Amino acid sequence: MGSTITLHNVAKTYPGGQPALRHISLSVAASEFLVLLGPSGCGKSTLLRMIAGLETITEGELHLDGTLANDLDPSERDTAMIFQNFALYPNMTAAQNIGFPLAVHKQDPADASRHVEAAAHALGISHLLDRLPGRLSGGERQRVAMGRATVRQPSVFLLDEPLSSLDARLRTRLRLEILSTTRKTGATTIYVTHDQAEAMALGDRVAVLRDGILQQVDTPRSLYTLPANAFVASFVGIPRISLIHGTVYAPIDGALSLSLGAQQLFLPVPLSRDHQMLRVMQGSPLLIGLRPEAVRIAEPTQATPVERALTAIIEHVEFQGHETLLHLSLGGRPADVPPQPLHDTPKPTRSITSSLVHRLLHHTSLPSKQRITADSPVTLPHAEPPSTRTGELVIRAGSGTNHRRGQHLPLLVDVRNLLVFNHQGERVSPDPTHIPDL
Ligand SMILES: Nc1ncnc2c1ncn2[C@@H]1O[C@H](COP(=O)(O)OP(=O)(O)OP(=O)(O)O)[C@@H](O)[C@H]1O
Repeated sequence: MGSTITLHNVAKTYPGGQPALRHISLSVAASEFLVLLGPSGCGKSTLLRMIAGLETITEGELHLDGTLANDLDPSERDTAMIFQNFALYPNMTAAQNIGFPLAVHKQDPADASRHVEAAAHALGISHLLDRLPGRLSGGERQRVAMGRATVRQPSVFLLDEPLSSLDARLRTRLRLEILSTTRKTGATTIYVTHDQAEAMALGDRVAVLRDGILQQVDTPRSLYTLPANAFVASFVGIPRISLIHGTVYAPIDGALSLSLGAQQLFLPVPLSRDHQMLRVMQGSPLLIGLRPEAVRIAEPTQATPVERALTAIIEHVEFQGHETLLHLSLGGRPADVPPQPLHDTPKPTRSITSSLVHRLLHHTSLPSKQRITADSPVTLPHAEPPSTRTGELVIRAGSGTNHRRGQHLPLLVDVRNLLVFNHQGERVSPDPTHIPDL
């Protein structure tokens, strides 16, 4: 059975450096498979090495099975770590490498050799036991490293990008082997990767890190459908979510709409609870997130009650074999993921009175003849200038389709699948991560 791992407000600053990790609080259940996901340099390996005891903890507490472990020696933690380069001893055979942890713990040689053979058998490398690492392929070396990690049946497996040096096909196969090996032993596993597809395929839950700050810990499905912020939304999912600058228009006597620059999406009435929440974002700059599956190519006459029509121009056609990706221009502005707001910095808040004044000003600032209604095209105040970048929306088309650059396309957007973020990148719809001001 695996150990529980709990981090309370853990931070790490290397001597003379910037903080590598800030205020990490995280609980990993016994036997859970947790993936740490994030771009290079975000602190994944540092966190893993602190759990293994290979790096000191600057601040906060680490508990293994409920026991404070900050100052425990690595050998007292019952963890096994697998590194990116496998770190095998080059002068030892595969059998000696696998048996090394048993030799260190002075296990009886006959017992040790039985355990080595059992581990090798489980990993399908019994025929390689006499070979030196230099005469093994990358995949075989990875299996020897797994054998060395599993032979003592540790309570915790810590894997630091164990497959990143292998080719794509081998990676896909070995990640399933890793999953089945860790499941069989029941060990709690923390697996570091910067590959979102690997994270989604493996993790019971995935913890996303950015610049040393934990963004979200959730199941792969929740990360995809309810990302806490624009960074998580754009890190998870292929092709990447399209983020477009937008604004809410909520005239008192008209339909609520989202402007995407030159075009608008009127939200269906009666408004859903999530769309009602958008009313308070009136006038604020927003990022509208569209995943490819929220959009289909079809004429406005085919729209269901939850779909709204847009028109697009094809900027680029990307043939992928099983599908084609279309890069489209809607006449809006593509948005970048906003920079990391530091949670140490207090968030500026608006008082209720100033929020009311702000909203009233915005409601009354539209001259009545410019008020937006569902059926009349309008000129929007402060419309964003059109983008000069290549297409702000990426959607999928079947592999057999024959689309060309410059072609006009009718689109239907399922407005239930819109993801809306505020200018700091926090999700405001659906299900806001914070209740908006007011
Ligand atoms: N020994 C060290 N001394 C000083 N700074 C370090 C040390 N190790 C890592 N860092 C810094 O800490 C930060 C986090 O590094 P870390 O290796 O944990 O990131 P990572 O997410 O694992 O990156 P990668 O995916 O590239 O391995 C980086 O800014 C890195 O430069």
